[in-house]
Amino acid sequence: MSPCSIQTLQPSPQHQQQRQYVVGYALTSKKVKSFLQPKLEGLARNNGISFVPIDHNRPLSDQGPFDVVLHKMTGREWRQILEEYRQIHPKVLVLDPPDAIKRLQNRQSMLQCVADMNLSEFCGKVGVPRQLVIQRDASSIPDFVAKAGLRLPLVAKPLVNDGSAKSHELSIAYDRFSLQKLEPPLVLQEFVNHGGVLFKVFIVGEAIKVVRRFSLPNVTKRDLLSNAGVYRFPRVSCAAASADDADLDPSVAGMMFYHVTVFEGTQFIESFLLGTYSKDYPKNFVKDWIWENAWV
Ligand SMILES: Nc1ncnc2c1ncn2[C@@H]1O[C@H](COP(=O)(O)OP(=O)(O)OP(=O)(O)O)[C@@H](O)[C@H]1O
Ligand SMILES: O=P(O)(O)O[C@H]1[C@H](O)[C@H](O)[C@H](OP(=O)(O)O)[C@@H](OP(=O)(O)O)[C@@H]1O
Repeated sequence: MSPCSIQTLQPSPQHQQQRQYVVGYALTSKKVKSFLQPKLEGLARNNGISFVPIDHNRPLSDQGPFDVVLHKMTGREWRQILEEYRQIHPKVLVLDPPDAIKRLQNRQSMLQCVADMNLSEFCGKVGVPRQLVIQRDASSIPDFVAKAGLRLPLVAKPLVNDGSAKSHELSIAYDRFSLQKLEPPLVLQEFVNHGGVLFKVFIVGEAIKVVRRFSLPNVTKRDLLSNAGVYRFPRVSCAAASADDADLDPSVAGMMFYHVTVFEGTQFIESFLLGTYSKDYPKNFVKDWIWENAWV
């Protein structure tokens, strides 16, 4: 670590007059590790913002005072603690209040807002993969899939999307009968070939960040004929799978628009469709949109 580590940096004079904000956070240790990087804490400190861990062994109201509560916790008890805290401290900004994100923690309801969008096909179309929710009884999955007319292969995803490791345990199924091995409740989505590249869009207010990531490769008819069974696959499109600087075949370089964590989705979608969105990626990548996590 260089002698002038980020911790020794003093806020510059103009910052010293700055209003100080305190963010109380309730995150899993994994999330703290991935999110609260020293660089972020240093940048925040230089802008008058400090992050303070919330102690789950003490009443939340005895802690702080906080200007913002940042959390990524679930569970009835925590929801109740947070709701009671919000009643007592209405001026504290609680990010992701439980009721506001409930529909995002279900892989069916999170897509409903996109499926319901009636956006004109301007320079692309917006859609979601054809999918089927299986609440229980794995033995009847093959019949349900046949009746729904879903095309193989299928991507199987836990219905609950609460940020737990289990909620990211995805599988790909090459034949219907192997589907009986799956563990409901789950969503079965038709696999959409997209050239092995997808875009993730992160939006908070006016701030938009588009990143390109490697994804699952296309599944050919030959793959389908030569594969059978259900296979768990790892997390393929996380930060380490960046394709931003990859030299991609032009036919692939923007084929599919996929995973959107959008806090103000409709404006974002319309700006893309209307061609008014001025960002790095060529408009033509707005060719075949599949929305999985459009967080509106
Ligand atoms: N219907 C689909 N067709 C093709 N590929 C898909 C489909 N659904 C998911 N994938 C692939 O699986 C990856 C993970 O899917 P998804 O984003 O739904 O799960 P997740 O657990 O929320 O992912 P993340 O690890 O990015 O949070 C996607 O990045 C994509 O590569
Ligand atoms: O592409 P990245 O790695 O940023 O994907 C994120 C994803 O957008 C979500 O933020 C995940 O958070 P959860 O929904 O809480 O799981 C991140 O998962 P994490 O377990 O790595 O925090 C993904 O990395």
